[in-house]
Amino acid sequence: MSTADLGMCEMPQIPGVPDPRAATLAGLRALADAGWLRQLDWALAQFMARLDPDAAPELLVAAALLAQFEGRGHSCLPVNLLCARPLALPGWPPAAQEALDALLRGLSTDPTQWMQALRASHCVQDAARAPQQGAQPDGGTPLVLAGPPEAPLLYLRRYWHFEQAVAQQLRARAAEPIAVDTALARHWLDRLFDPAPTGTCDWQKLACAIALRSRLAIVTGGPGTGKTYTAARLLAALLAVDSTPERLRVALAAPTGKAAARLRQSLETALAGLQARVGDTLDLAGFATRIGPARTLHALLGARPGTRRLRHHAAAPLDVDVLIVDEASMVHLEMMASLLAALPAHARLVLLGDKDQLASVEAGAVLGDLCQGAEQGHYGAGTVRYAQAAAGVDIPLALRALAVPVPVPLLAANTVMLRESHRFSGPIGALALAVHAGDGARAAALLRHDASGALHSLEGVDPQAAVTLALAEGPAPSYRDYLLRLGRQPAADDAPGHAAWTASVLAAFERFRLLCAVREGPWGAEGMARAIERAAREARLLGGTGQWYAGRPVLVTRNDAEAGVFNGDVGLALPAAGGAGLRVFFADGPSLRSVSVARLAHVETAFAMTVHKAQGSEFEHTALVLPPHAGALLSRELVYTGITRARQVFTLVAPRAGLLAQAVQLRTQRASGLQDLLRREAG
Ligand SMILES: Nc1ncnc2c1ncn2[C@@H]1O[C@H](COP(=O)(O)OP(=O)(O)OP(=O)(O)O)[C@@H](O)[C@H]1O
Repeated sequence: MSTADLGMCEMPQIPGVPDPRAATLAGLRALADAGWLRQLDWALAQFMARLDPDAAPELLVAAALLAQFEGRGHSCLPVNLLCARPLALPGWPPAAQEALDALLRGLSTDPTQWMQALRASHCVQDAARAPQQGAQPDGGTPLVLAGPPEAPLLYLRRYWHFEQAVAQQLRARAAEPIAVDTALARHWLDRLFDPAPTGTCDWQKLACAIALRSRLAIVTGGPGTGKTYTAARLLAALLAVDSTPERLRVALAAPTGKAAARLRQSLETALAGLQARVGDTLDLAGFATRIGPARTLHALLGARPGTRRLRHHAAAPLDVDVLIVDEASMVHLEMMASLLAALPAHARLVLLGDKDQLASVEAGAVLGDLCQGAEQGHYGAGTVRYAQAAAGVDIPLALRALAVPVPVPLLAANTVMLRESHRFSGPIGALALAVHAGDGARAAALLRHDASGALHSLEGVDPQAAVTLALAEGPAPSYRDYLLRLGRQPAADDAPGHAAWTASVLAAFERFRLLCAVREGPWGAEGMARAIERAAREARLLGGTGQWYAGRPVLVTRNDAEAGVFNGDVGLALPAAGGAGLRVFFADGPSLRSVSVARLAHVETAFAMTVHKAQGSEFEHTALVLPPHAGALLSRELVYTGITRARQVFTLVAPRAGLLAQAVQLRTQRASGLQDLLRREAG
């Protein structure tokens, strides 16, 4: 949402608005001027006051806080929370809370009055009473009241629409399983998987069996639990059971270019490795070449510059039978709605991701919502029988749905959680597990007493310690490795040498990353990036001047389909072959692409980046920088995501001891109505 969406470019005073509405608007504006509310939040309240001259002050406050909530990634604002604890809503520092408190003092403390204030306005649609009104995201009232009667939710219309559309599409996809020849499925799954030890459940095989009979399959699991390994076997099994395998159209996508390229490469390697298992009956190598290039979701859907319109939608669907989406935790609500709308009804959608990672920056926590109850399984009797017949898998009793009618996740029969990490078992795995379990004391002890060299902590330090670490010499990789390679550029006429050099500089850069919890301040990504850049110049590891110089690492911050770059892409500015000026080079797996620096308007220097932006990437050595105060941002999910970006070495940098343990106690809960929409009675 932007002020343009509200049809407002500026926020003039409103003449003739009576008290106490004027006082409420003035109070909201003061909060915005102080930087606690966004200008956009206050603008929504002002917009509501214009649209509805009778709007109660409670509605104006609710509108501003709803916009603020949306900016923090929530899809809606729980009205009960608004009534019961309005002061705790935004998670602001004490001074801001006091200002909000002063504003709220004149308003009702009675929840029913808040509800009445919302319902009374013609700007708010009560979806429970008028469910059909306004099917379009931008048509009808700006706000919608929805959710169960006991826990109503206030939405901006767009997000209500996206949630409804996502739930409806997922229900339709989950409604009817695809008919499977269980004997044939069993034959191929037994060939593709080794027999599991007696008494254990092969979750990967179960995931394949479930995906074989579903238009929607969700495979969640922590790092290295074999999501890609499973997807490769699923593709082989789909090819094997398909009646016209030569026509099977598979597409691969991920939210970022890097994650998409990684998926493509891993699947290709895995399919090649499976050839010996399946013999001559299946041409997996040929199949792998027929799979299209992995693309970002934006590129797949045909995003166009400067517009929200996509080339593919319900009336112009994707030409695909199977779509595999990796890093699905990063897919936000609007993107999921667009993706589901563009997918033909017959196509299979396979979502791979880690439900415990940070959700997308934008509103929604779709994978988390879809995976509600994934740990408990909730598999019904039909799924238990099918798993046995098609995969020879015995679903443990503890993960079967109870016979009594209780609400169970609608997507239980479409979801499998992989539970064993095949790559991530050492000290970093143990640390991630402790954080995931909320055991801050154990996490701190692991960091402090690690003797393997995999875990390090610099606590009680100032920001300079992180800068020093980022350029350090030593066994653990730092930026020094790639900076030293910069000076070893081959002769201008040596094209093959130039390509090899570029690849080696990029590979060296990818070995280390400094990640920050926040963007701003001396502990934030922007300040850290500037400090590292300065220090690298002082140490003569970097030459050049100005904005663009050889070795500048950049993070793309806006999609530009024409230039072929997407939000989240990370590359390095390097001299092009033949002395043709600076270009930014991006590595997509083994292949390189480059864009002239003049084409890249929306980039940031990426010597440091936020944990959010690093999702979907892993580095040999990852350093996680925590700031002294980050409020609700410093959460268990953030720390877990940061740690799991490290493959071999993880370093924590924090201004004081105990910050990690403190962060681990705080869980990110995103308000959303999707879980409720995706529940049914088990019988
Ligand atoms: N059942 C298995 N037996 C042997 N090796 C396995 C098995 N499952 C996965 N692996 C191996 O473990 C490693 C991690 O698997 P994979 O990359 O598929 O995990 P992932 O869940 O996709 O990881 P990421 O978190 O990076 O997305 C790979 O080398 C893979 O070959």
